[in-house]
Amino acid sequence: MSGQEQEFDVVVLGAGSTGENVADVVVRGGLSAALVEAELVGGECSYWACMPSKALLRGTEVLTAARAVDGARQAVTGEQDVAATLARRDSFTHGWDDSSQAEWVDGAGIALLRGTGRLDGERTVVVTGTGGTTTRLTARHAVAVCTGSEAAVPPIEGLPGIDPWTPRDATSAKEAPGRLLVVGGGYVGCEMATAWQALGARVTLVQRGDRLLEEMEPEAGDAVAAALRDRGVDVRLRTDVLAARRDGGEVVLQCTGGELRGDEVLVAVGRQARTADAGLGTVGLTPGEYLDVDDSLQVRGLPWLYGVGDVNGRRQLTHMGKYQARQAGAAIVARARGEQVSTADWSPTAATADRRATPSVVFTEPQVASVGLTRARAAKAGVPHRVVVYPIGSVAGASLHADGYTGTAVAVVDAEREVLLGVTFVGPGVAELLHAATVAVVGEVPIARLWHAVPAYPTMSEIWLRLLETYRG
Ligand SMILES: Cc1cc2nc3c(=O)[nH]c(=O)nc-3n(C[C@H](O)[C@H](O)[C@H](O)COP(=O)(O)OP(=O)(O)OC[C@H]3O[C@@H](n4cnc5c(N)ncnc54)[C@H](O)[C@@H]3O)c2cc1C
Ligand SMILES: NC(=O)c1ccc[n+]([C@@H]2O[C@H](COP(=O)([O-])OP(=O)(O)OC[C@H]3O[C@@H](n4cnc5c(N)ncnc54)[C@H](O)[C@@H]3O)[C@@H](O)[C@H]2O)c1
Repeated sequence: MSGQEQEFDVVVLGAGSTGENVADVVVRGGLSAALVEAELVGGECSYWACMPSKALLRGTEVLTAARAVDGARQAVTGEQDVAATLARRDSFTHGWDDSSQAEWVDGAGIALLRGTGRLDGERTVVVTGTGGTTTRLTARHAVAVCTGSEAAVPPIEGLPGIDPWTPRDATSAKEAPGRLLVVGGGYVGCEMATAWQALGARVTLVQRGDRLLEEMEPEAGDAVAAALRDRGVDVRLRTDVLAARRDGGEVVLQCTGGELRGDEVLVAVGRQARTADAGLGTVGLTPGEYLDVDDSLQVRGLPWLYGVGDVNGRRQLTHMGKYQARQAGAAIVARARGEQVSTADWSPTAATADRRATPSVVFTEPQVASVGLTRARAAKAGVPHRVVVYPIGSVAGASLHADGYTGTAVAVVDAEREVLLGVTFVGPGVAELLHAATVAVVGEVPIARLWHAVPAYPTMSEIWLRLLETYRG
């Protein structure tokens, strides 16, 4: 046991994509920073989430795209190589070795401390390293908690006892299970059902609600459910899992509507804050809860403490955690210099896009790319709005992209201000259409001006013109 003490301007707890960026921004702003990590530098996104899941999906996407173009289709004579797909996935996780990311941290002038960090009163973090060594860190200006989230465990009788797959298992598995049961029809459930069905598993997807991807426009969940069924996935909507057990080598889910049997079960029903063991109790907060923060990511009532990324529950996406890191980092630097920090919408120290313009892509086949408000959210917020829907397949660029292209664009327009509140694209290859929509929503570009943003012919972006024409009527 050693009892080292060190002082930094800023202490960042958790070196996921969010924590790395908070530390980088404050160091670039002239402050010193310590970054504390209990597992792998890079966090969920690099090793168990975005990167491995998208690597698993990419080969299937390429094959689907080739098979959708006559002339190319004839060249696709074999099946997807599962071993090569898994090996490519492993190359993206560097075999779950974080040395290259640790090198980046070092090169960025950030002090990396390996171990579990826990708050221990105001501006203090105690790091317990392997072997029980402890280091007490004091932060002159701020502590940023960036400890992320972990899979939520639903209260299903018998579930903990059957050792279900978490999203971590689904993204790092070394082989396809014969039969995979997936509980939860959100981002993870839909993406992993797509991936593992393509890699040889027979997948059953169980969703409690009426639709998959229920927070999105209904066109999204309906299209993804239809495509999954086409690929052989057994999609069960309005189905509750009542109990789980193992029967020999099989997992058995007792559901409304009958029993399901499989070789593995993936539970993907959302996330919970990773704050149970971060010392929250020592500063008057409740362990296990999300951190309640303002738009500068400052924890309400504790001006020296910030909660950034998944841990605040605002938006659980890598790019939004990194955006929050930029805004929070700027706020920390400004406050350290004694400057006033604005949390007004769109200021350099406010994470306004969390509320107004969050982009996301679900990498299923078809893809779902969305930003801003859905029609349901606009209605809930009481914003007078008009909804414009257009089939993407009618656009020349889409018909060239894939034979028989099927997709839908949905735009939600503020009926009084005539600016876009939100846009959703559903269809193959729509991910790259999204940033134009994000710029239009964030910039609050008037519809009258959007007419001057002329899409090149023949690209899928011509969908913009069709949406404008439909809006004009
Ligand atoms: C299967 C899956 C796929 C996803 N795909 C996408 C995608 O394609 N695109 C996208 O934008 N988002 C995706 N996400 C969401 C994305 O992974 C998260 O939003 C992102 O990883 C959050 O980053 P973070 O840094 O806030 O948290 P994390 O990545 O969870 O990092 C937190 C870090 O803190 C460390 N830590 C925790 N407690 C302590 C402690 N007490 N002391 C020291 N260290 C600690 C952890 O070990 C971890 O490294 C996906 C999520 C899942 C589950
Ligand atoms: N491509 C991406 O950007 C991407 C990919 C994966 C995950 N993520 C992030 O990770 C988060 C977590 O993903 P997730 O899929 O775990 O959560 P989610 O919130 O997206 O979806 C969970 C789904 O599970 C359903 N559900 C809840 N309890 C259930 C039960 N007992 N039985 C059956 N269904 C049940 C819910 O109705 C919901 O549809 C996402 O919200 C997203 O922020 C992003």
